[in-house]
Amino acid sequence: MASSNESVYRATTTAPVNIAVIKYWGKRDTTLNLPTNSSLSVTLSQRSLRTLTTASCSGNFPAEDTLNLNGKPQDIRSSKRTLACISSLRAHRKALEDADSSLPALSKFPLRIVSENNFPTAAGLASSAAGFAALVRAVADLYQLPQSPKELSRIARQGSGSACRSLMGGYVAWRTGELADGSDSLAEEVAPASHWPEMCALVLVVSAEKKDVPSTEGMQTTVGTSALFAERAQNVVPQRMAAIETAIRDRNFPDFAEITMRDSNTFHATCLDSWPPIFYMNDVSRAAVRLVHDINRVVGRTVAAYTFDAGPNAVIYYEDKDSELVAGTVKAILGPNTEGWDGAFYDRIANVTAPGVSLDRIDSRAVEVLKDGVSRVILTAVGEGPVKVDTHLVSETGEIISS
Ligand SMILES: Nc1ncnc2c1ncn2[C@@H]1O[C@H](COP(=O)(O)OP(=O)(O)OP(=O)(O)O)[C@@H](O)[C@H]1O
Ligand SMILES: C[C@@](O)(CCOP(=O)(O)OP(=O)(O)O)CC(=O)O
Repeated sequence: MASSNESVYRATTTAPVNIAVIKYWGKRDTTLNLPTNSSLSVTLSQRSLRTLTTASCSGNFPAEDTLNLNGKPQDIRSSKRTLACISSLRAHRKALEDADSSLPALSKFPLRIVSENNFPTAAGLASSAAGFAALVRAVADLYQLPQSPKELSRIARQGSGSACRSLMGGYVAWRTGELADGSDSLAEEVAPASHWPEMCALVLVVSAEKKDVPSTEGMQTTVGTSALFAERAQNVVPQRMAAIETAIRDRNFPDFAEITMRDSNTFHATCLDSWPPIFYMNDVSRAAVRLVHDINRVVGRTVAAYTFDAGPNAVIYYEDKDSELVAGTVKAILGPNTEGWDGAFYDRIANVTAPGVSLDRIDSRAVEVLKDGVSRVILTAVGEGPVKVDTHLVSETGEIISS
């Protein structure tokens, strides 16, 4: 039998992306990565978008920790965020080993972490959220840490703020917290996916290119230069957090939708109010905004909500019962051959053959701009948090394998 030094220890997890409906934008402490306002997101199903990460360690591995992402070795030493996550996790493992000398000394072994995203990295599809959540979950599993997802969110937050919300499924809040050391700045589940499983999301992929202004840099420009920003953080967001939690509790889609759209608009207003101004939305994004307002107007109730992160891609939330009105109309505009309609959630729109809303009731310029500008759609829905799996990306003897 291999000694504990020679053995390769492994744990593998998948983790989801999340798309905020109340946006995190601005840090009150850049070192600890503490936000200026609370935020709330919907975790999206891993049947569509997911990160798969294996954390492994062995006394036989060469001395340094390594991270391989999508088949390429990453320069881990220059990534303060990755180092911060790893060192917190290792400290927790060391505490376990100090308390129980029969445990193998995994905290002393170099880590070999291998990860794959099944969607473009750094293209506004929240890869950093799924990526850091998967990294933290996989290493915590490898180290058999007893900490809850809420406690682990403190660590994932240091990788990327939005990552702390990807450690849980369903509807997740990240509370800004009050303490200077950030120990109360944690994510928590507001409601599980099963509470409101009818929530669907349609992502309109406008650009899969790397974005112009990374979130971290963009939010600091906003904090430093926008007069609107303080109003948003201090007055607007606290009220919206309370209101959207009530809407989620009551499964009140019209309220959920209006708050979501208004918060996306306020966030992008603070970007425009930054100096120099930051533009994440483009003409295609604005056409998606027009489309959603037109659908809601023609239907006579709020059936769809848009939201945009730090990039031009639109995410449209709607309830399953309104798939025909929302996804059906978008499908009629883009055509059935656009990449993505046949994905994991195809069954939800399989019977939709006609546009839910007649296209001549939609702004014709918006229809043209969307037709030309949307390259791919991702049909998805609210989903669960990280899942432990056995499809390791590192072999029993320590070699990297691709999935
Ligand atoms: N699977 C992963 N494992 C570890 N780190 C990852 C993983 N995927 C992404 N990252 C990290 O996240 C970075 C990308 O984050 P970035 O915020 O630029 O893009 P994004 O998350 O796709 O976009 P956005 O946050 O605007 O939605 C990568 O350069 C890498 O450092
Ligand atoms: C617009 C957002 O998507 C911003 C996400 O920012 P990040 O979590 O990517 O920022 P860092 O903490 O600097 O890594 C809104 C959100 O997800 O809440």
